[in-house]
Amino acid sequence: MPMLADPSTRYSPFKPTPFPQRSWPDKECKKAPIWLSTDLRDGNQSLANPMTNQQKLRFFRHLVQIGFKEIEVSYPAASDSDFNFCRELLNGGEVPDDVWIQVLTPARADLIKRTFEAVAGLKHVIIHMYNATSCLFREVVFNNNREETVQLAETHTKLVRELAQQYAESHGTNFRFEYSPETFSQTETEYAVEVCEAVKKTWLAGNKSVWADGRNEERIIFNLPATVEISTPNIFADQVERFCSTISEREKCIISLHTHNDRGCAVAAAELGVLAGADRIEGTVLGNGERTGNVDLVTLAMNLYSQGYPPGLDFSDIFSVIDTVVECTGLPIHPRHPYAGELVFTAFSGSHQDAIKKGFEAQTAREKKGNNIWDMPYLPIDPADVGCTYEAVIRVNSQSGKGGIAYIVKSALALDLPRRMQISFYKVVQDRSEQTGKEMTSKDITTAFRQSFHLGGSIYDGRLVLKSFMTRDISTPTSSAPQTPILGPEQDGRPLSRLANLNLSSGHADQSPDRSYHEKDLHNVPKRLTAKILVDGKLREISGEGNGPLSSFLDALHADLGISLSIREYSEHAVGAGSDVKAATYVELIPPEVDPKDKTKGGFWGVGVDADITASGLKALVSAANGYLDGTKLQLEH
Ligand SMILES: CC(=O)SCCNC(=O)CCNC(=O)[C@H](O)C(C)(C)COP(=O)(O)OP(=O)(O)OC[C@H]1O[C@@H](n2cnc3c(N)ncnc32)[C@H](O)[C@@H]1OP(=O)(O)O
Ligand SMILES: CC(C)C(=O)C(=O)O
Ligand SMILES: [Mg+2]
Repeated sequence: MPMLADPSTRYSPFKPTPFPQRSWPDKECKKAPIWLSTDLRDGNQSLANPMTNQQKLRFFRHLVQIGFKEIEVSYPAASDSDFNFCRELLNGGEVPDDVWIQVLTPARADLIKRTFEAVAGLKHVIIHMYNATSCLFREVVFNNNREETVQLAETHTKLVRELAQQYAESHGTNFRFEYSPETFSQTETEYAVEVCEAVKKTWLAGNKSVWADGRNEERIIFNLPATVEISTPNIFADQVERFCSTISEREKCIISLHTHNDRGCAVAAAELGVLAGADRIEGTVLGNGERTGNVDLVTLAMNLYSQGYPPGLDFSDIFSVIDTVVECTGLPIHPRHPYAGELVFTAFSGSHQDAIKKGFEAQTAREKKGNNIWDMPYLPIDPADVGCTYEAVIRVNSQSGKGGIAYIVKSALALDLPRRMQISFYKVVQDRSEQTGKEMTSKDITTAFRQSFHLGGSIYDGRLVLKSFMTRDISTPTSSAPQTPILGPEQDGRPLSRLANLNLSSGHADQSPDRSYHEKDLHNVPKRLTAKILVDGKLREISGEGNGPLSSFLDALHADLGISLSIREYSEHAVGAGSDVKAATYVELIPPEVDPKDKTKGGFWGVGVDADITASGLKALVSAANGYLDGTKLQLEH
């Protein structure tokens, strides 16, 4: 069996310089940094098939829309298309006045000159020059010692300054300068400071303004890259704080971070780096970039947002962002990608679903009282804040529980099932999902619900179908019976206050127009009920008596069809509001042999929905009676 080589013979640990004076662990970040998107440069240079300029333009426009004010658009000396992209931005008038275009160049004279040609005429430009400063690069790549490396940076900063002065005057551009000691996190920090001091001194020594209007933006951007992430984020934060506290004229520097994700900690490194004193972050939207990518600016921005601080970038329509990124880079987004992945707001597992369902109920109650603070189990942000719907929040498979299933029934059908009915229906769903081994979609669940409870149209009909009914008070046989306040059925007796405006007199159970009966239901007045029902497809009239319509109907089922059932549990609620309000009624029926007190056994649940409360209750009885008949071969008396 192959074994990993002894790592101590292959790798040596990064040796951090002790920095006991660090203060960043006690800091908090309450404000967005300056953001720079390098999607079109660092992101683009990492693609097997770099973006076309058309794709880059689409991406650029979206970056502007999101709110980026600094966008690195290319490495103009790399290719004609990189060069031309800058020209296209200019000629197309694509750059808003408040947006700075950043371009990257190495510290090489010919390439710096080409870079200036590319941006000539743009209004606001950041020239970004880099050279690697770490020992490995000094020795292996450049064959330069420390002094020569400083000199390389100094000489080319001087050239950038001169060209910036010239182009500001000749082409009306305002320039700023960014210098990156590439491989900063692998560079001895005091040496990185030494190089940057030399660069700053050279830049600030320029004798003419680099702004077209003669003003001078004094501040220089020092961008500190974790070109390759080689240590833990706390070590990076120490390096950043050391840099920030050692560099002279700190007020003349904007400290920028540029973290890569080789160890998977780019976000953490950038966040701790900000605590350590950085002002600005370079990264990409959704984290494309060399190797494991650049730091993801969606995650950073939404992390801030979820702490209650404005991020300064608008990701409220995350789907359009995803579309742009995927279509321009050709790379997919991982379904678990923070804030953006298809599954990041989804719970499959039962206990998560239960907690989320309860959380939503509590959240709704809080919001009704004017408190909108999001406080939800398992969901760090409201999915709606990034433009997601709640549909994806709960999805059902064999790991799911009753709470999640009830949530879907409530979302899809507006039915708030009583707890024990949830348990009963959960078993149905669990069986089906275990049989298929697959996720049950919302449609699968609502179909299963309708089938189980014979609800919602003739395709779901059971052996009994209620067609119409009439009730009559036994003591007051005329239709001019006195009207009394409407209360729930006699088994429960709770008032249906939200349904008080329902027309409770319609004795009609389906959409067919048989509206011949208009009598008022009276609480605690003995009733006689006559109903027309289909029994195994044959129309029958049944009748019975009781203390109200439900008990009368059960009496009729017993007397005329030999179905003997009684109510063990009953509840109802309103569905909808205003003139569209309906009643949803839930009943659990039990046959005589079942102990009504042993609620773990023997019940048949039913549900009915109707604008008429009596019809809703009767439909629920029929639904439950059908459930009972589904499990029996009972011959119904004809
Ligand atoms: C960490 C980053 O992301 S840095 C940005 C990386 N991005 C890119 O490289 C994409 C664009 N680059 C390119 O298209 C090409 O490298 C070009 C067109 C710029 C240059 O191409 P070439 O002239 O063929 O040089 P090539 O890249 O092969 O070699 C690099 C040379 O530049 C030197 N060099 C590399 N980086 C720098 C730098 N930042 N400053 C100065 N010199 C540098 C190397 O030491 C090497 O010198 P040598 O030829 O004397 O050994
Ligand atoms: C050019 C620099 C900033 C870079 O991309 C890096 O070091 O990762
Ligand atoms: Mg990079």
